[in-house]
Amino acid sequence: MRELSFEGTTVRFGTGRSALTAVDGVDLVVPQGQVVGLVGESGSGKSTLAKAAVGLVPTSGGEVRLDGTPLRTRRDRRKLQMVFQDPHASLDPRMTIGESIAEALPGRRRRAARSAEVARLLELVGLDPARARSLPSGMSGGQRQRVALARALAAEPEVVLADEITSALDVSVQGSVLNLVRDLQRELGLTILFISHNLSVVRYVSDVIAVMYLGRIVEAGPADAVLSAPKHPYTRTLLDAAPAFGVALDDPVPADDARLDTEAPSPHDPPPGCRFHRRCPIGPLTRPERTICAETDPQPGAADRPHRAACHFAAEILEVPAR
Ligand SMILES: Nc1ncnc2c1ncn2[C@@H]1O[C@H](COP(=O)(O)OP(=O)(O)OP(=O)(O)O)[C@@H](O)[C@H]1O
Repeated sequence: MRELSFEGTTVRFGTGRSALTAVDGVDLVVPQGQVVGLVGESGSGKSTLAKAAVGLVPTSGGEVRLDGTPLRTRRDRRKLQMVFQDPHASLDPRMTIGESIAEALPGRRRRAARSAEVARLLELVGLDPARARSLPSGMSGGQRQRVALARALAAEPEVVLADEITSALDVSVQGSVLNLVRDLQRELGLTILFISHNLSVVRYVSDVIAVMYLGRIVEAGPADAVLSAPKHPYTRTLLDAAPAFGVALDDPVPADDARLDTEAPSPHDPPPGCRFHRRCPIGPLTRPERTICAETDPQPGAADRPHRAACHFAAEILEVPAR
């Protein structure tokens, strides 16, 4: 079993007036062999959560576990690999593609065995093994992102954390990279945390969708349930802004769908009560009698509940059918 779980995971940055809680007590399970899509606006804490799992930022509270065992050391985390948005930054421009991938292979092996493994990995991500001799500068953004995936897979991970891996790509190639993620997950049985601010992207690949807002998971559940019967008004707002369902994977992915009219509040000074109440379409903005939203922090329910949402009026959202 390879299950990644966050349990009250908290990450704070800075001190004094510049202090902020980027990830605030997150409970989330990424089950073995599934893709959990993590969606939310820029600044909601998605990247920080993934970085906390791989040890790139220290946690200030809670645990990150693999199969129930807390991840504390580099050795504990060797089965986790993160892939980032910008393949330029993750590939050394002076190294050939083959060298970059070979560098990530675990253990020592003979030159011929290394080359064979690099060729296998390039094929696995849909690239011609002859590209091993290319430099990153000779490749397109989509090809470079495939190389970044091959490099991550070279380390023989069981959990992959993919952070906005299609966001820097041309809209026309995003679909093929998403297809590749899905194929790799099925073929290798990977457990994947797939991060994107774009709900249209997340829904192509995810078994489970978790929605993050100002450092918290506000809704999580099976992708179908979250998309067809969202329980949180924030998810509902994201869905209403997203293009309709039924878009084929080969169609271009719309650039940006997760936009609200007003700016997200600052994590330096989160609102009291429900963090979404000042933007919420069913909160005190439209129904002043709903003072509870500004006073009491709604609890999302236990992480093992199949579909949970942190909203005092979650039941009401269901009354309006989603598209
Ligand atoms: N190293 C850091 N030091 C201080 N603040 C940070 C640091 N990294 C992130 N933050 C802050 O933490 C909050 C969450 O950032 P994070 O990058 O995790 O969000 P995100 O949802 O991934 O958004 P984006 O897609 O824009 O990266 C933001 O307010 C950000 O400014």
